[in-house]
Amino acid sequence: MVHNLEHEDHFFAGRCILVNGPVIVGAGPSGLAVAAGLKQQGVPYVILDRADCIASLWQNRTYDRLKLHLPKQFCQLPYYPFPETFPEYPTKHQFIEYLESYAKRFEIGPRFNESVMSAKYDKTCGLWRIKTTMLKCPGRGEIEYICRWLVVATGENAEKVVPEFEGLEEFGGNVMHACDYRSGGVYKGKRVLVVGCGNSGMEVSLDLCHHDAIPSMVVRSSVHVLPREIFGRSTFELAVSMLKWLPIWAVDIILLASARLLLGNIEKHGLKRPATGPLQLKDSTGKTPVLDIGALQKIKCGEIKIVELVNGTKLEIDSVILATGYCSNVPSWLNENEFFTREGFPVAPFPNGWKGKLGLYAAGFTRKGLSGASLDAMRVAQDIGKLWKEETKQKKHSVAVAGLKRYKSQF
Ligand SMILES: Cc1cc2nc3c(=O)[nH]c(=O)nc-3n(C[C@H](O)[C@H](O)[C@H](O)COP(=O)(O)OP(=O)(O)OC[C@H]3O[C@@H](n4cnc5c(N)ncnc54)[C@H](O)[C@@H]3O)c2cc1C
Ligand SMILES: NC(=O)C1=CN([C@@H]2O[C@H](COP(=O)(O)OP(=O)(O)OC[C@H]3O[C@@H](n4cnc5c(N)ncnc54)[C@H](OP(=O)(O)O)[C@@H]3O)[C@@H](O)[C@H]2O)C=CC1
Ligand SMILES: O=C(O)C(=O)Cc1c[nH]c2ccccc12
Repeated sequence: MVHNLEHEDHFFAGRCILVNGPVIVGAGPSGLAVAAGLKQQGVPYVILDRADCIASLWQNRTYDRLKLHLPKQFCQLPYYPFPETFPEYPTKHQFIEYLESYAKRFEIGPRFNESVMSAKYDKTCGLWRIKTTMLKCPGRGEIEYICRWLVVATGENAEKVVPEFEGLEEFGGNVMHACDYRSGGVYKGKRVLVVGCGNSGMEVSLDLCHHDAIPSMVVRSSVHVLPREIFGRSTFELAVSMLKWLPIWAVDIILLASARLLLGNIEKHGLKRPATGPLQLKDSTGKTPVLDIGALQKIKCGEIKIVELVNGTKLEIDSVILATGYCSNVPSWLNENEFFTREGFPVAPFPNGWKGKLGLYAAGFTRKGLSGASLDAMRVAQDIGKLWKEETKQKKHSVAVAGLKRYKSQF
């Protein structure tokens, strides 16, 4: 029984909420951009996040010194540009400030502390059923949302990857994932093993150097390191311009030649390059090339040591930081096996991975950073807006027809 009409856009029925529009899961940049697009079209929605704030990846799971590593024009969300005063590479605090004002500007009010535990399409009623649990009171605060459209915006970095290592249990020191690292201040004079050499591993190692710690970085396989800028222009921006004229493999050759010229032979320092070029590798596997902001110099002068872990290696270390990456969590809660892979990414490659069947959508799984997320979000919001208007008009029409019939039957 519907006994409490809390808001004109969604009806409460006990612990069950009927949403007249989509439910968006995730209030990071992707979810916020979808919400803004819907707001502009007057489409009601509910946006849920397990955290207690917007953009929790940026607010709760990144280190202090982080800056965007792509130039600002590739990182802003749709409909609302960065302030002109922002530098070329905004700091994480500036980015968060921007996202907060974005949410305010489009009046986005997420329902926080609600973790989506399951979502499935109910064929009998043709609607999605999304169950959440209130993280602050697990077990007691369970809610079910029912809606026509479901937007998955939980991101490519939803969960940390924590590998198991032999000997880690006996290790008496501190072990943490890079998402819990804030600053190297507490590691002064300590020997720190950084596992992983992606952008996180490189930047954490560099931050450790800045705080007079002694970092060693584990390289398991291979990595592309590119300068962040080539002759004063952003490498990423150059690559985007070149891709308008040249095939991706040719752009990769140019990038690698420039990297060789500016950075020298990185293999000399123990950093093997993958056989596939940096952009092709990013597209096919999602592995992001390192855009160097100074770690390479520290590797060259030995302040960051490169180590290869082979069986039997013994290392004297005080702490371990696992910069071992992230994964999607979609398979853990979405009951669906057509649109998403087992790794939790849309099956269809970019730019076709935003729309599934039966009202299912995804934003932010393009492996193209924030600019890919923005593109997805605009497409999702426009498509849902169109459908929502058609269906609401239809409903209004059928209400009108029913009214007319009632009117006629009086005579
Ligand atoms: C350290 C770091 C730096 C980066 N820098 C850049 C950069 O400079 N430029 C760039 O273009 N990209 C960058 N990226 C890529 C990054 O993916 C995007 O910046 C961006 O955060 C993606 O937004 P999103 O909304 O898709 O995902 P997220 O920001 O991860 O947001 C997803 C949200 O979903 C919520 N959520 C997850 N699971 C559930 C659930 N089951 N129930 C409810 N809520 C849930 C999370 O709490 C989170 O708030 C960076 C990534 C990292 C990790
Ligand atoms: N300034 C910025 O804007 C920053 C951006 N980022 C972005 O965040 C995203 C995540 O980056 P990041 O956290 O670096 O993750 P990545 O997935 O890019 O890198 C993970 C690293 O950990 C290694 N690894 C994983 N498992 C193991 C294991 N069991 N043993 C040894 N090594 C292992 C990987 O090696 P292998 O290659 O062999 O699998 C790889 O070197 C990226 O998109 C990145 O660009 C991150 C930091 C800063
Ligand atoms: O920083 C990230 O994680 C990104 O995904 C940004 C990004 C998208 N495409 C790229 C290609 C080369 C370097 C960074 C990126």
